[in-house]
Amino acid sequence: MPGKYTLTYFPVRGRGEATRMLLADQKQEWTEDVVTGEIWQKGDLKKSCVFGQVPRFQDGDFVLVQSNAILRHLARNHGLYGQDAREATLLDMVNDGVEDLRVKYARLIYQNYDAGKAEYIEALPAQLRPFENLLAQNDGGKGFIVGKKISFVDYNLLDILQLHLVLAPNCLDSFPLLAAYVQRLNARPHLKTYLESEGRKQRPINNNGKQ
Ligand SMILES: N[C@@H](CCC(=O)N[C@@H](CS)C(=O)NCC(=O)O)C(=O)O
Repeated sequence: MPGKYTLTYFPVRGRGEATRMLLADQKQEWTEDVVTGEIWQKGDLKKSCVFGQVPRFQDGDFVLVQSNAILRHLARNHGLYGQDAREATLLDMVNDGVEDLRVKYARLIYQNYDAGKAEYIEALPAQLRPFENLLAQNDGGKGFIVGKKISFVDYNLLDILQLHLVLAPNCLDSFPLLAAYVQRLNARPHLKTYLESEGRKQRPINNNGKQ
C-alpha cells in the first residue's frame, strides 16, 4: 500500500514533471514541497539528499531520489511496469533512450542555448526517429510505447516530447505516430485536467527561463 506522496522539487517542470503527470493520470494525490532558491541556498536540503540533488520523493516514510528511480517506484506501486519481465526490460531500454535525450536537452538549455539551439533543432529528427520506429513496432503505433497498457515510460516520453514541442513546435511534423501519441495521451481525462490546471500552466519549464 503506498503511503502519502510528497514531491520535493524546484517550482519548475524539469525532472519532476513526468512524475507529476503519472500521479495525476493515476488519480493519485500528492503534496508539492516547493524548493525555492532561498531554501536550496541554505544547503540543509541538499545535504539531506543522497546525491545532493532533487527531485526527492516520499512515499510515506520511504524517501528516495533520482527521477527515474521515482518513476520506477511508482510504476511498481501502480502496475505501470509492463505485463512481464520482457516488457519490463523493454521499458527500461526505452526509458534509457528518453534519459539520453533529456541529458542532451538539459545541456542545451543550461549550457549552450543561444549558440546551440539551431544546431540542436537541425539534429533533432535523428533523435526522435527511434521513438517513432519503436511506436510503429508496437501495434502499428496506435497505443503505448511498449505493450498494451500505459507505463511509466509513456509519461517520461510524453514529457520529453512536450518539451521539444515548445523548443521546436514543428519537430513532430515528420513523425505522425509520435504526433498522434502526444495528442492521445494529452487527451486522457485525468491528465488533461492536470495539463489544463493553473498550477501546471504557471509552472516554468526550466530553472533559467529558457525553453
Ligand atoms: N540524475 C538526477 C539528476 C538530478 C538533478 O540534476 N537535479 C538538479 C535539478 S533538475 C539539482 O538538484 N540541481 C541543484 C544542484 O545540483 O545543486 C535525477 O534524475 O534526479
